[in-house]
Amino acid sequence: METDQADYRIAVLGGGVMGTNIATLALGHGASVVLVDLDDALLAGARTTIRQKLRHARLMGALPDRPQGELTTTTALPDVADAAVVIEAVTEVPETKTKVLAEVSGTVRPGTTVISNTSCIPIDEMAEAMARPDELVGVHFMNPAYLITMVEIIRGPRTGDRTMESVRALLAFLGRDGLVVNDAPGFVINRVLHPLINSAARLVEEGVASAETVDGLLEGCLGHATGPLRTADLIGIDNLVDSLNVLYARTGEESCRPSALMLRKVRDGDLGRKTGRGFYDYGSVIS
Ligand SMILES: NC(=O)c1ccc[n+]([C@@H]2O[C@H](COP(=O)([O-])OP(=O)(O)OC[C@H]3O[C@@H](n4cnc5c(N)ncnc54)[C@H](O)[C@@H]3O)[C@@H](O)[C@H]2O)c1
Repeated sequence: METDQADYRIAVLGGGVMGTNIATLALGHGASVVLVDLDDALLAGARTTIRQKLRHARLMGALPDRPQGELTTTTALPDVADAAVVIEAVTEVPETKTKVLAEVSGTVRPGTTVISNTSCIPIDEMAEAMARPDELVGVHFMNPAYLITMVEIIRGPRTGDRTMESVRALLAFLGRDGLVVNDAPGFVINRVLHPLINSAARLVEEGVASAETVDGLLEGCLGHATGPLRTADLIGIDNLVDSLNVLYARTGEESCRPSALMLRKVRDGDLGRKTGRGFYDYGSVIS
């Protein structure tokens, strides 16, 4: 794949927490980005968030000394037709993802790499929806994608060699390192992290300790940079519940059944930083 920034065009589907993270990373490395979401209000919000995240990334010295890429926003999926790479970051609901991926696959040129940033859905399950299943690969960008340089790469059983090469070229362009894992529900990171967060929420629910104490112990004793419940607020508790539902449906493991406390927080709209309150109170929305 050609990685000349002048004509590196990346499509990002979904302008939420991760879509804006990934768009920031790509724009900050000089790629042009076409960002797709469902309506103009969501896209206007995403533009503001990306501006803030670009400022944050620059302040943290996380971007190279290159001209920033150009951002285009659209509600029309066919606008991704000439992208070199498509990165899907829509809601973690299998039916939503397969519908979007089927449409993308019918829109882009054959040979275009399609990346899913899914947290937990097996790549091969979604490859079923693709016109060319070998073009789908998982890249699990971390949050925030512009600060954390490591990513988890998921090679599905049908992911092609050419697709793997194009992912490596993309990650090199974006200054990311990747480790490749096999396909499975939740892969490595979230098969470990999500049950941990779920168990932490259950401890709070059972009154064993407050969120601050659970996080304080995992940070202070186990060296976690951010405790599990602060991490839950960063991720978004709605996304966590969706991801746990995907894991529970595919593994049957009790540790993956979303805790009553997290379900209650989703019902009450306390989704974490994105709504200003989750396990912690932030006073205002933090993007
Ligand atoms: N939040 C995290 O920390 C994190 C980290 C790694 C991976 N992920 C994964 O990234 C993906 C996105 O998660 P998120 O946290 O950004 O979710 P989010 O809810 O913040 O954003 C999802 C966005 O997708 C949009 N969307 C839904 N259907 C769409 C469609 N058909 N076409 C275009 N846009 C559509 C929504 O309007 C929304 O803006 C999920 O698969 C999630 O599991 C999340």
